[in-house]
Amino acid sequence: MSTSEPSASAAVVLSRRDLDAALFDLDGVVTRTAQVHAEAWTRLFDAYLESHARRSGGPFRPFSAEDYQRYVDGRPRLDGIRCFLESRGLTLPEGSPEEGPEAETVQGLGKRKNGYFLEALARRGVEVFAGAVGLLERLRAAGFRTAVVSASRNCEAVVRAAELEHLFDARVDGVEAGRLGLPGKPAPDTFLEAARRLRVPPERAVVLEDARAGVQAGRRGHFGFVIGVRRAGPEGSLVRAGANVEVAHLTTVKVEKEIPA
Ligand SMILES: O=P(O)(O)OC[C@H]1O[C@@H](O)[C@H](O)[C@@H](O)[C@@H]1O
Repeated sequence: MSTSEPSASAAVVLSRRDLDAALFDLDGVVTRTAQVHAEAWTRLFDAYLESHARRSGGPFRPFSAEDYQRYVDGRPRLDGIRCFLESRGLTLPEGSPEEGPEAETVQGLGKRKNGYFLEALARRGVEVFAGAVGLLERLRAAGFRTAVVSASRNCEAVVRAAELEHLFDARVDGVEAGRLGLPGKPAPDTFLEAARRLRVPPERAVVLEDARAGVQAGRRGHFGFVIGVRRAGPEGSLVRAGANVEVAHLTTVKVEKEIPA
């Protein structure tokens, strides 16, 4: 890479001299599904907060874009619920995984949100960011190994629907993390597991993330470089979260093949 100082505007060059692998977040980096998640979360929390306000006699303060970016984006589903409720001074019983979407528990709310997400996904389909697909192709042509690292339990289905399986050598998603007992982002463990599967040390891998929690995970894992892909939110927010650089489009990221000795 050509920049080591945190920056919001410098040109980014990923070179095989410095790096062997690229670890891509999915929702909001490769596919346009961060918005689908955000809408499902808004539908869930607004209904919940409104009924809570009615019951308690308190004011109704809707779930905002900032709430999504700060407390929910990038985190595993149930962590997002706990984290956002805590930010409003609210708690719910955990419940059990067998409960249905009607249960007023963390597990119940998680099921409800997933229903809303799948409903919206079926209606809208999975759109990809052409710039991300182009970058993945250029990286692989230059000899980089690539992985998709997502908190989502729907990652495999989204990657398959978008016909992107051939672009990744490894996948570490919400289902895998659950199976292996790995903590989700902002902990670095899912990215570290992906680097391990690619047989690449973290300092030889670049992380590409649109979520603050994901950028923090990249930073905490001591990866070689962290690119913040800012699709939403205030300028500089991903650099402030720990990204080395922030870009608006992945088309601007250049790839350099190693010069043979
Ligand atoms: O509910 P899922 O599909 O397991 O996804 C969990 C999280 O996955 C992340 O990739 C998204 O940024 C979050 O918005 C989402 O909540």
